[in-house]
Amino acid sequence: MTAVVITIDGPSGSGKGTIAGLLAAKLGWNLLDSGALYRLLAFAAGNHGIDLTNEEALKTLAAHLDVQFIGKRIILEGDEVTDDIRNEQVGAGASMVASLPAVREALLQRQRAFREAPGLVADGRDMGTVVFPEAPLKVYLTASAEERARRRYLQLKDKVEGVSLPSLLDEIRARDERDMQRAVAPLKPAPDAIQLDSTELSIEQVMERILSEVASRDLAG
Ligand SMILES: Nc1ncnc2c1ncn2[C@@H]1O[C@H](COP(=O)(O)OP(=O)(O)OP(=O)(O)O)[C@@H](O)[C@H]1O
Ligand SMILES: Nc1ccn([C@H]2C[C@H](O)[C@@H](COP(=O)(O)O)O2)c(=O)n1
Repeated sequence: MTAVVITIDGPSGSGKGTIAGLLAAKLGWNLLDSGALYRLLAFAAGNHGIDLTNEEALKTLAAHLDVQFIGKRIILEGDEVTDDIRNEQVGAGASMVASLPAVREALLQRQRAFREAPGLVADGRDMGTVVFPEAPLKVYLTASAEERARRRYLQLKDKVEGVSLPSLLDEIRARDERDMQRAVAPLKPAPDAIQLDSTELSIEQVMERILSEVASRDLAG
């Protein structure tokens, strides 16, 4: 029997990663942070001097990406990069490489391989529309761009020097535009997704809503 998948898609800063991590821990399931793969590819491209528009070279790099996920640690080509891939610059690079069809194709099987018993919580942009279209519970998590920028600002202000709310808002809007307008696997809700706007909800309230959907579908086993 194949493992059950719950997908959580949505724009940057909507809380996907936080909620997916909490949900996977609560259910005792595996976790796929698909954005990390695109971030790793953009980061590795920088290390290898590959231009972020060079689709052929990026496709080859994606197919051979030497990456290990060890708990919360991410090792790329032997070096720990867990924190290095989390800044907005790498996020913007990830969004650029993610617009290339050959890159998406090269990463597809790698993402599907995360589907293992007892279950998988997968977060990203196209988890419910392309990677796991048969998932029995799909969540599309949003929040206003202003709220997402505010959350990101709170997350970064003590860690990154010179971080500014207006520039974070600009970056979030630019990334939304690129992720939603690209030709291949654009960010959009799957037709059967549950849409949740978390602008006015706490993390606990979002979790409560999703857990009630899990219970009503009897997915937790
Ligand atoms: N409902 C919420 N209320 C308040 N803060 C939240 C909520 N959800 C998430 N956050 C906070 O917002 C920040 C961004 O959340 P998170 O990294 O999970 O977003 P994301 O959608 O995974 O972003 P990205 O796609 O860029 O990785 C974190 O600091 C997180 O704690
Ligand atoms: N399934 C996915 C996941 C991510 N991306 C791209 C688009 C994002 O802007 C970028 C970084 O993702 P994040 O870590 O911020 O979730 O990667 C995608 O196209 N498809």
